[in-house]
Amino acid sequence: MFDRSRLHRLWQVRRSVQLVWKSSPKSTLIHGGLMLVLGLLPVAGLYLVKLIIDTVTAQEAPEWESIGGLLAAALSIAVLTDWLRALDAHVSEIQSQQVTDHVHDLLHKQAIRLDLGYYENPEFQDNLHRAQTEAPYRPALIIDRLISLLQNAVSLGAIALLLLAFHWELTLGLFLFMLPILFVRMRHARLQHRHWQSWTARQRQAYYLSQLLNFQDHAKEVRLFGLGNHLHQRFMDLRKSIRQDRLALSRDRTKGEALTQGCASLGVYGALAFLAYQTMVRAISIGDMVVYYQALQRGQALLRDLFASAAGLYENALFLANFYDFLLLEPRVKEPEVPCVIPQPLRGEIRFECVRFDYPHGTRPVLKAVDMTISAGEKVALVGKNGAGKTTLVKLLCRLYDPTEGRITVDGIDLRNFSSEEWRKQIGVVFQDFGRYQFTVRENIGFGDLVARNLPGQIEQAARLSGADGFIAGLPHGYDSLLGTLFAGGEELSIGQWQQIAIARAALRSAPIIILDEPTSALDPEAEAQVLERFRQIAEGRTAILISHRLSTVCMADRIFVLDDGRVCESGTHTELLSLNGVYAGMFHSQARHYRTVQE
Ligand SMILES: Nc1ncnc2c1ncn2[C@@H]1O[C@H](COP(=O)(O)OP(=O)(O)OP(=O)(O)O)[C@@H](O)[C@H]1O
Repeated sequence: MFDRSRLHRLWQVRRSVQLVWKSSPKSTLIHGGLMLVLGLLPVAGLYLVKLIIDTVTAQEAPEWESIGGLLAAALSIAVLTDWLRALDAHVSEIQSQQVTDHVHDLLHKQAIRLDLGYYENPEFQDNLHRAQTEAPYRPALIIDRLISLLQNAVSLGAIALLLLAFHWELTLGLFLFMLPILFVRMRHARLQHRHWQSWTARQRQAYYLSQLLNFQDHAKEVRLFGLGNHLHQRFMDLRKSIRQDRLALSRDRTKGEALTQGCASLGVYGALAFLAYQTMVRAISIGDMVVYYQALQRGQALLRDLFASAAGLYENALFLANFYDFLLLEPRVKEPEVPCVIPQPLRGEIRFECVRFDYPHGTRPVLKAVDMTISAGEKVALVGKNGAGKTTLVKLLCRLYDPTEGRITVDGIDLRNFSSEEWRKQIGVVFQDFGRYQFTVRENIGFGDLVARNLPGQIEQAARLSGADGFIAGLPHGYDSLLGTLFAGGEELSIGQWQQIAIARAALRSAPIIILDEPTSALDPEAEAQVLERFRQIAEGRTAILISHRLSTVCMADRIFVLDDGRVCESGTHTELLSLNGVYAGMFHSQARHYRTVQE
């Protein structure tokens, strides 16, 4: 029956060949050439052995000179084989390094292209893990298998000619005795791939547990709550279940191999018995017997290698399926065919029109119908309970997702009409979970704008705006101090100081829209007051959105939007919202009550 999936796997072999060829044409060519020569040399060696034996046994008193030349030729072939093998190992290393780098290049480019939604999906994470672990080395293996398939086929062809000329039934019989090996290996490749698919989730969990135990991020809590042994036990349980599966598979393979190899040995020794008989009845010479037997043995080894190459080819094609699937994924945030040019200067009027949003794997809408207009240059604050959807709203504005329904416009143009990359250049954001890059201070701030970072004084100016300049001056190498504890010589900062670096990063970008999501949550009151003072400065001439739970912080905004139940339920100035006596007033009074209680 026509099997589409097998055809698909053949297609993957072709893609792998193209991929390897593209990444390393020269070394692939040399590697292929060497493998072919290495495939032919053993046959030449074998033929010389036959000549030597025939010479030795044919003459009454053979002259040493008559076999000296043959011995020298056999020695040369053996030495040449060793040299070429060593050279081939080196070329193969070059090729595999080039392929690995090329695959990493493809993986990273695709990872950058895909949107955030994918990364929040466990199934995608499983596929990504499979692609990352298998793809860097499997395409080169496919080439290896293909070449050795070819090499073995050439050697085998030459030996088969020799054997077929002698006794074709014997040759066919030997082949049939070997055939089960191919079936067992193909079956094992299929089973291994199927099991591997089911291991991925457990492997990722085990890796995560290992990270919890080994990485700095959780080191405090793991010790404080005494989680070490508990997490370690969970890790060991997972490893045990994976190990048991692997061993079951290995047992299955061992049984199959034992049976099929036994069958193959039966074939070879049956053939030896036949050769011995033929020699005893003088149907063939002793030289013939030695050469045919050697040819049979070598033929058997070559056939075994040929089957191993075929099964390996099949296995690698199966394992690469995930990688090619990963490369075929299309971002869900679609780019317009002809993107609108972003108006320059962008005024920065933002409008949410009846925006509904459900996370791709969420169970309920996070935003139900958000209508909100932020005028150009306005400084607004967004408040609401935990989980009200404030950060989600910002993610939509940054086009990390597109709304499920409704639209978001800037200066009257739907965001979906812009190239998302160009659009994001118009926004400077500090998220709650901002990045803490284990690089220098200069790089940490410079990541905010890869062009502006090279202009003199820009990084220092951004640091002044965020208030980070004070502690940076106290660091041993100032702006060139390495941050974090991951690499030698790094300086660890407090969370609040990291937050100031993140604000400087956003300030460096001269974007017309600036968004600060909980920018002062980790700052001490003095630093918070300074940041807020500077917020107006940073936001000068830009549209600014500030998200905060500290209502003392948001009251300085031109307008406050209150999010509740997936909608904007109130908006106005601090005073207007207080007099409304609604959700905002309730939140404000409960915070004020808390401070009063603390004072008393
Ligand atoms: N990646 C995600 N997938 C599915 N649901 C999500 C995802 N991120 C957030 N949510 C859900 O969306 C809702 C809104 O989250 P969001 O982070 O926008 O709230 P928030 O108002 O910023 O909260 P907070 O004040 O605690 O920061 C939450 O109920 C959360 O569980």
